[in-house]
Amino acid sequence: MSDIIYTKVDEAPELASASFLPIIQKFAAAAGVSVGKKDISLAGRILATFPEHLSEDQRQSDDLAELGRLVKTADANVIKLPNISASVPQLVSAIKELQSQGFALPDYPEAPETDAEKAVRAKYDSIKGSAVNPVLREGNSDRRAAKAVKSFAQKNPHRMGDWSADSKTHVSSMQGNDFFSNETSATLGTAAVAKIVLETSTGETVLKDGIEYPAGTVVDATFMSVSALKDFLAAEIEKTKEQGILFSLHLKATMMKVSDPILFGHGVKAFLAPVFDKHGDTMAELGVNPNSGLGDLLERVKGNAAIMADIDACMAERPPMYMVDSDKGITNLHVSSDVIIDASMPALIRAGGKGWGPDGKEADANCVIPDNSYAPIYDETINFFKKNGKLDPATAGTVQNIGLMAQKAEEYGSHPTTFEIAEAGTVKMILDDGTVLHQHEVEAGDIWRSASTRKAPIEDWVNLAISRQKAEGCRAIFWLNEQRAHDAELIAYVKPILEAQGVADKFEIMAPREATRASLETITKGENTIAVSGNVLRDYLTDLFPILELATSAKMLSIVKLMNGGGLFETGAGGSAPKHVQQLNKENHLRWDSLGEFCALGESLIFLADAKGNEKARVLGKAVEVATQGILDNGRSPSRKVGEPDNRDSHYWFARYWAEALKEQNEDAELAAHFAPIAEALASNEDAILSELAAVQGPPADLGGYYRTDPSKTAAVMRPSETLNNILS
Ligand SMILES: NC(=O)C1=CN([C@@H]2O[C@H](COP(=O)(O)OP(=O)(O)OC[C@H]3O[C@@H](n4cnc5c(N)ncnc54)[C@H](OP(=O)(O)O)[C@@H]3O)[C@@H](O)[C@H]2O)C=CC1
Ligand SMILES: O=C(O)CCC(=O)C(=O)O
Ligand SMILES: [Mg+2]
Repeated sequence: MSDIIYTKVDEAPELASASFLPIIQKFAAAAGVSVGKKDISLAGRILATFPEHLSEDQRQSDDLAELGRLVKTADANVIKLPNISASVPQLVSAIKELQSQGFALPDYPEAPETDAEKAVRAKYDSIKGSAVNPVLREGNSDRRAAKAVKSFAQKNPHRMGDWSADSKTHVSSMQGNDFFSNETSATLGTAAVAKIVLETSTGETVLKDGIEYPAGTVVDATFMSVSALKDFLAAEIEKTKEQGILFSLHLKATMMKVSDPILFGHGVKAFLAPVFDKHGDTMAELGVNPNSGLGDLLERVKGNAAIMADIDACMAERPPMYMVDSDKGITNLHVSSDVIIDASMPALIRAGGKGWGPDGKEADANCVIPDNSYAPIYDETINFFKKNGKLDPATAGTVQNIGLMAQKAEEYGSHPTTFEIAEAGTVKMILDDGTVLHQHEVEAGDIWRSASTRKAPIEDWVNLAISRQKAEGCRAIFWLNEQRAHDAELIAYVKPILEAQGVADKFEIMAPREATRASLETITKGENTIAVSGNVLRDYLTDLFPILELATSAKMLSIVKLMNGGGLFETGAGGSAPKHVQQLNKENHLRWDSLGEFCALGESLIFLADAKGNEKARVLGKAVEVATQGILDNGRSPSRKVGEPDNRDSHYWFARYWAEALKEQNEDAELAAHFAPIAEALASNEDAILSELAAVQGPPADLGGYYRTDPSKTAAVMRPSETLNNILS
């Protein structure tokens, strides 16, 4: 096993790796550090799952499973880039591409009937959605802006949209009967094995059996009433129209891969309700599944003039939709993976509460977030800016995050225990000693889910919060609502630990709405605070605050201190930015910013030095920090526009600053001597390298694929400077 594992992913970050990884490998080799690569891309995971359909030479090892084992050991040192958490349309399109490349994969069974089809579907579903992160994240999360990054953002404040007090933008959530209000929670005194059953007038169906919980696990159960959801959505569509603003639905269909695509499907059905009422049967025959979104629906019905006419007539009566891409007519309801709440809500808030309408103009929006568990953070943020005006990134302090995430904590681990209920009845969770831990009366179509959080991760999370608060000395808040069932169980863990360690006075405990307000007040004053939160809030807050403070979450330091002693270093807190690939394809410009990779690399090398006593790795790691500072100080980050320096240029500058820092350090003479000629070659060839990089921009770029690109074509596009390649070879 290599000293450091770098992950092969998808889309923009994977393109960036084609340029950056050779630089890392070259530099690390000088210190005797090996950097290997493991494939967690969507295409790679599909291929690894279906060996029986592939020829010997097409087969691929199951790298995710291997990494899943590695992260449970003290040896783990993994740099994880963001990967696609695929929606069904993304999965289907990746399968099509692989088939076209000669891989005889089975089609995705949309409506599996035979056992064989059901087995294929189950395999594909295991690849879908957030399937990688929960496996690798065997530790809790520490996300923050590195000091250099934060002070750069203060010195170079990004543009923010203005808020006006009379903005009509607001958040709408259900009045009750949602996951939040139906939640029940209990902490298990002893280890238990549970089953989940649905009791109906005709008998009992086992939904899930053999769920093992160690002692001390907090087990929650809840459901969303589908009739309440439908009434809510219908009413919000009407209200949006009356208010003359945009309708926008915000969910997390990737991470909540069972519940949220269903909620999204209800959004599509509600918006096109008259069309579904009239043509429901024909649409079902055409294979329409509303959960796959409006984009898929339109594709399937486009040959039916009557349905198309009724869709047009319905849309004309509806409020305008918030658009993902108004030029291409891609709406909020097209694909569930296009409007992921963590990135989409902050972008709208940063723009002053504006979204893009179908006319290509900015407008206020009704942000529909059905469940109340976490919607209040966005509602409160919007109210705060309406009252106080936009945040000033030049003076704002920072909100760091310590997130409870390990061992599939909370909703993150709820995929196997979420069910769309087939028939009215009672769902019960029953323990092996006969105790009925949870029970709910449900109707057909309701979404019932259970989530669990183990004791060891909770204790690790509280201790991580204590050590981070000690290091920062700033305000620290546990974002827990004593009125919410799950949070009340967590508070029962948190308080005694804080008291036992004598630090109860250093922490506050507040419900998400109050914590949002307190945090915004704190950073407005230029002070800092740590948000100690559960897993979903970790996700939401580490996009929300970075996007307000730094313009993007791509620049975040994201460390996962693995519970068994290893390190997982995530790059940034954002995703894989598909828009960036589209731009590269069109005009050979990659605006992806690798600052997240730079931060993760520095941490990984220093972790290697600490873990393995490798002092050369420490020298390399410290030099990475100097190089990262150089990128910021000298404005070498990629530009968004074609013809200007892009991701590849930033890697050249990074390599140069890194080599210069190694040449100039005096802790390791051997490394200094090794890097002196490299630094000189990089500097003296600056003009040649930059002009070779600039020369390729403008025309389209061919990568030979989207989900599985051709390695030599990708290398040709991402490493176009012969001069630079020669220096690195
Ligand atoms: N950890 C992980 O593995 C994660 C994976 N994802 C996956 O990523 C995909 C896209 O998700 P989405 O919700 O659109 O969120 P993204 O974070 O990918 O994109 C939102 C926007 O953030 C900006 N952005 C993000 N990263 C960078 C970067 N390094 N450099 C410059 N700009 C950046 C881009 O803005 P602009 O277009 O203005 O340049 C982008 O359009 C999905 O498949 C999702 O599942 C999402 C989150 C985390
Ligand atoms: O796991 C996922 O699907 C996305 C995770 C994510 O958005 C994050 O960790 O910030
Ligand atoms: Mg996120």
